[in-house]
Amino acid sequence: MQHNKRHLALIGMMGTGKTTVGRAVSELLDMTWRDTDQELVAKWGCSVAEFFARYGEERFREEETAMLRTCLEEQRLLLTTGGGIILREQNRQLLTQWAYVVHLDADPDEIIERLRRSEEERPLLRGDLSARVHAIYKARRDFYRFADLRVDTTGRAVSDIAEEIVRAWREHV
Ligand SMILES: Nc1ncnc2c1ncn2[C@@H]1O[C@H](COP(=O)(O)OP(=O)(O)O)[C@@H](O)[C@H]1O
Ligand SMILES: O=C(O)C1=C[C@@H](OP(=O)(O)O)[C@@H](O)[C@H](O)C1
Ligand SMILES: [Mg+2]
Repeated sequence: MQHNKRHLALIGMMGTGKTTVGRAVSELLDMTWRDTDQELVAKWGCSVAEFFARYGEERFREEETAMLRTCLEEQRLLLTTGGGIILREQNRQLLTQWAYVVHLDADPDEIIERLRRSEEERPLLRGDLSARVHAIYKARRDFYRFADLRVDTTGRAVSDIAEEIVRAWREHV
């Protein structure tokens, strides 16, 4: 085990499959799984979209950082995150220090197709979905680079992606 990196964390743009792949990885590994968005929804009793509408993005980012800290204090987790968690340097440092970080990536056009079918409401994608995804992808691309491993999920099955992550994690620990 490489010093402090006891958690396995998935980061990546909205629609790259962090939550979906996280569920599959959790079935393959004997690890507790938490998703920062799902933890926040359970804490607030309302959806991410409702929280954004009521309190705005800045409050959401405060809550997200606090939830990240709470999760990282636990013994060992598989942690899936919201796509914007990497915007704060503090979060990037926390993840670097405490987790083996896997960046899920995908071609923006495939991300758009996946998100068109997704039932989850994503407040930052209101309006022209294609234009929003392309703009956010470009603006954030460099923030994901600190990851220990990048996995391109384009055209790949969830089970295949999950197996690659499990193999890499087993080499890490
Ligand atoms: N590898 C994949 N191939 C096809 N569809 C996928 C894949 N990964 C995720 N999806 C679909 O894309 C949508 C977004 O996935 P989700 O796990 O919510 O992404 P994220 O948590 O990164 O935003 C969901 O409808 C999910 O079923
Ligand atoms: O990229 C972002 O800023 C966000 C991504 C969402 O999570 P997913 O990446 O799981 O869709 C959710 O945290 C919120 O809508 C904001
Ligand atoms: Mg998610």
